[in-house]
Amino acid sequence: MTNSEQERWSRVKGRLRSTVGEDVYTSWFARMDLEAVQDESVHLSVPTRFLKSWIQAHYAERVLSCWQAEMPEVHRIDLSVRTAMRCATPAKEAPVAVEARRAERSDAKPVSNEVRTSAAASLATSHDALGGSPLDPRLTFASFVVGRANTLAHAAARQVADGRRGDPVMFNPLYIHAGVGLGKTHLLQAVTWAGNAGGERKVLYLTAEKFMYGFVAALKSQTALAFKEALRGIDVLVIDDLQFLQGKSTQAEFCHTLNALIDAGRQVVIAADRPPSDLESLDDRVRSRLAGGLVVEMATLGEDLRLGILKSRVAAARAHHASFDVPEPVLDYLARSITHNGRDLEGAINRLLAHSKLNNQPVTLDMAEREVRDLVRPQEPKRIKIEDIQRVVARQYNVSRSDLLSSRRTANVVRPRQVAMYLAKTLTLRSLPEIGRRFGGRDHTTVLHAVRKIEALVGKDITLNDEVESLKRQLQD
Ligand SMILES: Nc1ncnc2c1ncn2[C@@H]1O[C@H](COP(=O)(O)OP(=O)(O)OP(=O)(O)O)[C@@H](O)[C@H]1O
Repeated sequence: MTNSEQERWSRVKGRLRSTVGEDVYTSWFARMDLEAVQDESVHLSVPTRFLKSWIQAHYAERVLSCWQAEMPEVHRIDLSVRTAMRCATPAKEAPVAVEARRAERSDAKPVSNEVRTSAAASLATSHDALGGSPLDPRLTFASFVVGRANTLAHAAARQVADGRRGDPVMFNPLYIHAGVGLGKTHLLQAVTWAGNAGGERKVLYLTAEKFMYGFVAALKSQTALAFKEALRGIDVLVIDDLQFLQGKSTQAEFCHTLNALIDAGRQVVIAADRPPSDLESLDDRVRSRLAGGLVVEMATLGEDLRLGILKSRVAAARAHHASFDVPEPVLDYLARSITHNGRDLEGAINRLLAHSKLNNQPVTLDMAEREVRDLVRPQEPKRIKIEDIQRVVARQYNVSRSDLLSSRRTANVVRPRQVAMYLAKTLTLRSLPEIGRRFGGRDHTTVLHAVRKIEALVGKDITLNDEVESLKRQLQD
């Protein structure tokens, strides 16, 4: 892709982001990549079939018009699924999980490349036979870089992966949540590779989308019972991208499967882009079951971690391109400037590799600055959660969070509750009904009343205005 195409793509993404809003953009478009622009067509890709059909059904026109605003000659958007391309890569790279496990044993002997390749291939085949989603051989514990943002999630995942059949299950489900591109899929696939490597347990990795398709397909072919039994016959069920689980009957089935597995002492590992309490479309029972195990957040990647990931990417690239080198100052620059997510870091190294190979030039700081310009994004405003608002408001007014959610109507509780609802409306993208639900199941008209009331009061009441401003600062810092 040329620099001008990249810049144009960044502008199109900016347009999309402002047309659909931050939340919708993050849910549906953050993982959309530009593949090519040819004549009147733009080729985009997304990682799952589900995203593809959702975007086509709901946002096709908008994506097209954002492109047309930049390139009027574009008349067609082609959307493809990237997973297939990514996973079609033969398992050429070292299946490091197998290697790492063997190395941990004291009698381990060096493992040849062919042995490693065939071991990974056979693991992948048996995983496929269980009906699992495709696994990427690169996403193992050995290539996962641990830092402050993910220490706990990594330790919990490692514990699950190293467990043996019959071991007591320590936290169930293990629920990992993080923003886009912060390593959830990497960690979940690492658990699957490592868990299956011992050969003793069956670990099944499914995207929520695959779970839905599997269930719908089983219902259609009237083999739903067999599907449920197969699911319940595994030792560890790993479900990725749970926020995409849609539909009442699939959710009910998911809930049964979850209960059956947990009650039978089988481990469940889940990843999503938000905590269980924010999975608005799931019913309360599922949410509380999800929250009942260990919920771990992976924070945004710190600079050290970003540097570690970049170094590990360069080392992986050098295994195939021995002459490829990225000088320390360039790595430092990338780690400092590409702050957003792991996918952008990977993209940056791929670009430097492509550029230096195609032009036969060493990587320099100048070149890096040019190549990754569009990945260096201005710091985005912090995403504020309703729980944070409730916590900060409760602290400021010396009431408890449950007071805010309760039906108490004494003045010392009513005003803080209204302030909290007002902040929820102004600082988050949540709708009035959603806010109402999060404040003890109140009606949206109550929220609207609170918002209007505080809006009117801050114009007249200086003390209240100062309090609200101070709360905003605390939340935004
Ligand atoms: N700690 C890490 N160590 C090594 N690589 C990482 C780490 N965190 C993220 N990455 C890399 O960043 C990229 C994106 O990570 P991944 O796909 O796991 O993100 P995700 O959280 O599942 O994102 P999404 O919400 O889009 O599904 C991958 O190439 C992954 O290998």
